[in-house]
Amino acid sequence: MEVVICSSAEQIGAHVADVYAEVLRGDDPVIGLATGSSPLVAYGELIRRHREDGLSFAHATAFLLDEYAGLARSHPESYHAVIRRELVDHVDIDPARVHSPDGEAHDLAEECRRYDAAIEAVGGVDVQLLGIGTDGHIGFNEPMSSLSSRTRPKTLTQQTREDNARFFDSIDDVPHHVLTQGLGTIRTAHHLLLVATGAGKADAVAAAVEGPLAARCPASILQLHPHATVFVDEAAASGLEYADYYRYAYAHKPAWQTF
Ligand SMILES: N[C@@H]1[C@@H](O)[C@H](O)[C@@H](COP(=O)(O)O)O[C@@H]1O
Repeated sequence: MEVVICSSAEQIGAHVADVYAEVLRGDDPVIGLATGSSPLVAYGELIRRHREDGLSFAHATAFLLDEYAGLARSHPESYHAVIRRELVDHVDIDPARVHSPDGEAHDLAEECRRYDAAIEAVGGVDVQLLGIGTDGHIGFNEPMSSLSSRTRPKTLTQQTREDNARFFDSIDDVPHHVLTQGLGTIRTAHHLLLVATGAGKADAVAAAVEGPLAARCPASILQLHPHATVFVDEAAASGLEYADYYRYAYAHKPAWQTF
């Protein structure tokens, strides 16, 4: 795992956009998209590069991490709608190739199996962007999720519902249930990029990066992955015991070595 401590959210966004741009220039790129506030600066930078530098998403296929169960795709806070508003509507990706689990499917368990199979069918995700919840969740894999889990329905913790209530009129409107790529599914992506900013994420980042590999902190599965990069700002890095080492390693990174 490489940990990169950045001076600003903009710097994190530029690093993430560099990695995505490299993947997008390859053949049949498959990009993993995340929702929440953390990826927004990176999406803004990708949109800017599309408009100003001609970065093209025309051949890309995309998979979202998760979706609320029971929320219509037309609901403004469904992740299907959010990712269109934040990225898809502003670049040249084919919206039909931007996939998300259907939270209104009649048989949610079957929908999850279908979703996992669709990811497998394209040979897996090339690069997956991840935010992190204050309890260490990635996607909607709450603490104690199986480290080998596949896409499946999950129940949100009260803390996650409270954290996400800001997107809804009231906490009562935040669904209790979701569909999420499992930790085992996420681990099949070829490159994982986790982004976190702000002191509110410091404990979760410390647990994910330096704590034990444990279901208690789902993001700790990054420790199992052969290619994981963590981009954090100073505040989110404030709980990291080895912060000086990460800075030293980044400062001495050979010019030929990309993320
Ligand atoms: N399902 C999403 C996660 O994918 C996201 O990482 C998390 C943190 O969101 P934020 O970046 O807004 O703090 O929120 C939600 O629960």
